Order: sequence, then structure tokens, then C-alpha cells
Amino acid sequence: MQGSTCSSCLLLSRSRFHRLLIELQNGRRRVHSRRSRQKAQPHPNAAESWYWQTTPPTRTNLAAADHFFKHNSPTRIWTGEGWRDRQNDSQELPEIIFLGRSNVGKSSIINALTSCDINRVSSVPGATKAMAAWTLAAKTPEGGAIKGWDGDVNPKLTLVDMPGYGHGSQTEWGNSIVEYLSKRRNIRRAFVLIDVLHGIWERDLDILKILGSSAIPYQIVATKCDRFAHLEDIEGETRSAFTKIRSEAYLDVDDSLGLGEIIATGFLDGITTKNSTRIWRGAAFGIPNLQWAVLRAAGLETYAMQKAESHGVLKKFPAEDRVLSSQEDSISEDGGQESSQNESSKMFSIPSTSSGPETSVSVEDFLRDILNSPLRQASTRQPPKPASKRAKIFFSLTEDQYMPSHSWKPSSRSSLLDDWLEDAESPSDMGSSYTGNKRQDYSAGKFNETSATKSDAARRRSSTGSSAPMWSHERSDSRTSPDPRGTASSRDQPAPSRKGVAHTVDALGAMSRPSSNTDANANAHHSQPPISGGKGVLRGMDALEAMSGFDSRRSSNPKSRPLQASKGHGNGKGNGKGQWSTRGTNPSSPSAYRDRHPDSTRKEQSRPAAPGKGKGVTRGMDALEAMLGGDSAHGRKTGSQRRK
Ligand SMILES: Nc1nc2c(ncn2[C@@H]2O[C@H](COP(=O)(O)OP(=O)(O)OP(=O)(O)O)[C@@H](O)[C@H]2O)c(=O)[nH]1
Ligand SMILES: [Mg+2]
Repeated sequence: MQGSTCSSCLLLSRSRFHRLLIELQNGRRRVHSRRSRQKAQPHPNAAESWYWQTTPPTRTNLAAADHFFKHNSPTRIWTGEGWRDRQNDSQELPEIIFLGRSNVGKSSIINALTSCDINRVSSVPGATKAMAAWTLAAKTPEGGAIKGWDGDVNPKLTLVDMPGYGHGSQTEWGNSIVEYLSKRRNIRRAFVLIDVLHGIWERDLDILKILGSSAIPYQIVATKCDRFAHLEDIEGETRSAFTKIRSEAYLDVDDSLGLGEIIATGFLDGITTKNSTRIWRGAAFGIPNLQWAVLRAAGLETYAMQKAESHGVLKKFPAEDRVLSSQEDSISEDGGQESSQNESSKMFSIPSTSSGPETSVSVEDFLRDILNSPLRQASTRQPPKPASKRAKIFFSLTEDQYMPSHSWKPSSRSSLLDDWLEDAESPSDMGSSYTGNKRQDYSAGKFNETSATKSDAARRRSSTGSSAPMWSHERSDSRTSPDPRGTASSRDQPAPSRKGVAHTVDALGAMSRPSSNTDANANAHHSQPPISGGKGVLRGMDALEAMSGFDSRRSSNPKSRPLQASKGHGNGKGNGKGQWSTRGTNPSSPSAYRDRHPDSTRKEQSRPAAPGKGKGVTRGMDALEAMLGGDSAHGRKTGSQRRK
């Protein structure tokens, strides 16, 4: 009897101890957070994003973006191949995807964007093994409505984490990603993550090529910019690294699908996490800028600003800052192109009713305006060349070779346009009803996406060319193009596949969407059916093969290097025209940083974290843990792993 009482007591005291332990752990976490916050907010050495084609977001924009992401929580909707089951789902949302080499920080960036510890992060390359899609909706964890969001619990956009390519990746991941990219209709923008120390490498160019060929607009995000933080001339180093990226990714090639804006992020590894609850971002920088870029890509910026305004988030800002600035989407200082969203919203603000002014915009004029590119007069078609080499960007661990090179430059919007028109002008090839519909829709001053989509689908269904090589590699490969823009050579190249045309139309649709992102618009776009006639992974690989014709031996041959990008950039110094959104920086001084070499970076990445030492609560905590022995030690380890 006595023995049983004793064991109950023991159990009781043990559970009390556990509760105490948890409280102490939480206390320690709070202390740790406060300390880090004091240490690094804002980080004095954080060089920030570079905007040369667009204007940087205002403080109100960033506040609105932060507000949106704070109140819209992520819910996982599919993983792996789950997207296939949702292909015909008319409720599909704008999708923003994150691509990049393994270990570049894709999962970390999504965690930071959502302030939630949702994706697995690891210093070992290849941690993410399957795609994972998260929708964001203003709802409580139980699914209830949040006050002030009009009871609207509908998801607003989807973020997709991808397995990385290169070191630690697997070929089958690549197959499925390539297929996903080619089939998915509602991808609004791909954020391609580049480690700022590594810059653009061969595999990155391959992925940019695939995006270009699939008419998916993309934007570069430079990750791990905190690696420059210890340098005196942080701004100079960042600028020179960014200039190199800008040049090597051919972001200045006219009408490239790459946006003229590089967002700098850093210190994402310092994020404090606690299970799946909200996390504090610590010293991280660049995330609000990225949040704003994501909202713009999804066409949600007006919505976010309205919500922030109505929720009083913007009260502290002066009135003139609180409108969605006309600058937001307008011409940048260097006279770059207008952003597609503003262009399109202007374009589509033409009233669709008969009472409004009649427009007589021909399809050519419309496209010339929207793409700001000269249309070609005539084209000579040649039969498609058979695909030669199968490109591989997803390798097993042992096959990885990093070889930065310039074997490619992106497909441009104008070359896509050329192809689209080429098909549009060939009724025999594509069916006159399609051409007719498109022309009618445009000339009526409105873009009837639904009819275009239907015709599109019909064309895809009637197409027998699913195994035909995709066109853009041949067209855009600068090795075969004397014209740095690639448009001249594109005229002599094989005809586009149906897919390319369809994607172009979709891209135009995406570009043309007014920023208000109404449901009607969303549904019209989302109701697009998938490309039919696909053959699973084989098709993806065929497409990839045709697009790239990748030959690593050739591309590593210096003689086979292509032309440099057209606009005198790449001098490593920047032209000073773009806008750097910077916070306080130290005075510059010449410095050569030792981290420039990937090897040293890898070593740094794999360095184990220093064991924690503390005072006060931390110390008490350690003592308690020591007292409790194995269990608590385990608990602590798990906690630190989580934080990591
Ligand atoms: N210094 C620094 N390290 C970072 C940053 N972001 C991520 N990391 C670290 O980089 C490593 C890889 O991060 P992940 O987010 O798993 O990278 P990933 O691209 O998802 O990698 P895979 O899933 O393998 O493709 C982790 O150790 C992170 O802590 C950053 O901004 N700065
Ligand atoms: Mg990952």
C-alpha cells in the first residue's frame, strides 16, 4: 500500500517537474529571443534588395504585406504528385513557386514568409524530397474566421516548396518538377533562389531556361546575404555579387521573363521556431520585401493594402504614403519597362460595356504595347530538329559537378510572342476558329480569357504533337544566335509546340490580370484545363531534352560560351541606375572576403552550432536538465533541433 502511494507521489512530482521544465524552457526561449532581437534588428550591415526595373515597395507596402502574411496562415493542400488530382479544380489559386539548388534556402524562405515552421530545413542538401503546396487563408488554426477579414476563410494563394537541383537531388524529382512546370496552368511567378556567394551556376541557367520555355515569369532571390554581414564594405560586395547575378542570368535581355529586381534575404537560419506555432523572425532581412513581391505576383497587393488600411495598420504612416502608390507599378528611374501588372491593369481598365469608348486595338498592337517589342514580319518555318541530349539538372549525390558557365540565355517574351503570332497567322496549323476568337476578343477591347481558354484547350486536345520537341531552347540558345536578344535566330528555328503557345496565352492572361484579383478573374483563369495528350514523366523529360539539348561537355568548353548579355552590364560594378533599398551601411573599404569560395561556405554551413551557455533562467534550466537526466536532455535536444 505504502509502495503504491510512493509511486503515485513520484509520478506526481515527476509530472510537476516536467511542467516546471517546460515553463523554464519557454522562459529561456523568451530570453534568447529578446537578446537576439536587441542584437540584430535592424541589422546594421544588411544590404537589401535591388530594384532597377520596378520601384521598391514603400514602408506602407511592407507593412501591408506583413499584415497579410501575419493573418493568413498556411495549410498544406498537397504534396508530391498531389497536384495531378487537382488539375481540373476550378478553384485553383495563384501559385507562387520556389526553385533553386539544394541547400540554397527554399524551405527556410517559405518558413520565414509564413512565420511558421512548416517545411523541414536541414544543412544537408536534399532535405526536401517532394513538392509541398501551402495555401494561405485568413483563418484560425481551427478553421474559423478571423475578425476583420469579413468572415472570408477562402485561401488566397499557394506557395510551393520544391526539392532542390544539383547536389543531393535525384533525377526523378527533376522529372516530376519539369512535368509540373510544363503542365501547371496557374503558376504566377517562380522565385529562383541563388546563394549570393555561389552566384549563377550551370544548373540555375538550365532551370531559367525551362521557366522561359514554359512562359513562367521568374524573379531572382539572393539568399544568405548575411554572409556579407561581417565585411566592412557590405554594400559594395553585395552590389558586385548582384551585378554579376543580373548579368549572368541575362535579366537585362530585352523582354526577358526575368523581373528586373533582386531581393536580398539573409539570417533566415537564425529563426527561432517553436513547434508549428508562429515564429519570430529574429535578425532575418528581406522577408517583407519578398512578401510584397509574392503579393504582387499573385495580384493581391491592392487587397493587402485595403485590408491593412481598414484594419488601421497604416494609421501611423502619413496619408500620402497610404495609397497604393502610382509608382508601385510604374516606370523605374532608369526608364525600364513598366511592370506587366500595371501595364495590364491599364490595358484592361477599358470598359467592357457598349457604353464605354470603343477601342479598335488589333492583336498586334495590343501585344506590341503589352510586350513592348517589335513584331516580326514574316517567318520561315523549318521542321523541328530531333532532340539530341537529355538535359540533367537533378543529379544523384555523386554526379554533382558545379560548373558555372554561360551556355544559355532566357527565352524572351518577344520570342514567345513571335511564336504565338506565327501560329496565329497559320490557320491551317491551328484552326481558324482559335485565331478568330482571339482577334475578336482583343479588338473588342477586352480579353475574354474564357473563350481563349476554351479554344486553347480544344487546340491542345486536337494536338498530336505532344512528343514534339519544345521550341525555346533552339530559339533562345545564344550559342546559335548571333543576335543577343535571340529574336533573330528564333525566326529560323522550329515551330513552337502547342504547349508553348498555350503557355504564352496563359502568361499573357496572368500578366493582364487586374491587381484587384477578383474571384471572377481568378476563376476564369483557374478553370483552364490541363494540357492533354501528355505522357507523364516521359513527356516532361522529352520536353526538357528538347528544350535544352544540354551537353555538359560542350557547355564546359570555353569555346562554346555564348555571347554576353546585350546591355553593357556585367562589369562587376553596377551601372548605378537601379535602386538599392539599403539600410545603414558602413563606409566602404577594399576587402576580399574569404567566403567567396564555395568550399569554405560548405564548411561553414556544416559547422555544428556552439553549445549554449547561459545565465539566470538558462543556467537554472541547465541545472534542472542535468538533474532530470536522460529525458530532459532528450527534450532539450529536440528543442534545439527545432530551433535550428
Ligand atoms: N547563413 C544563412 N543560412 C541559411 C539561410 N537560409 C537558410 N540557411 C541555411 O541553409 C541550409 C539549407 O536550408 P534549407 O531551407 O533546408 O534549403 P533548401 O533549399 O530547402 O534545401 P533542400 O531542401 O535540400 O533543397 C540550412 O542549414 C539553413 O539553416 C540564410 O539566410 N542565411
Ligand atoms: Mg528544402
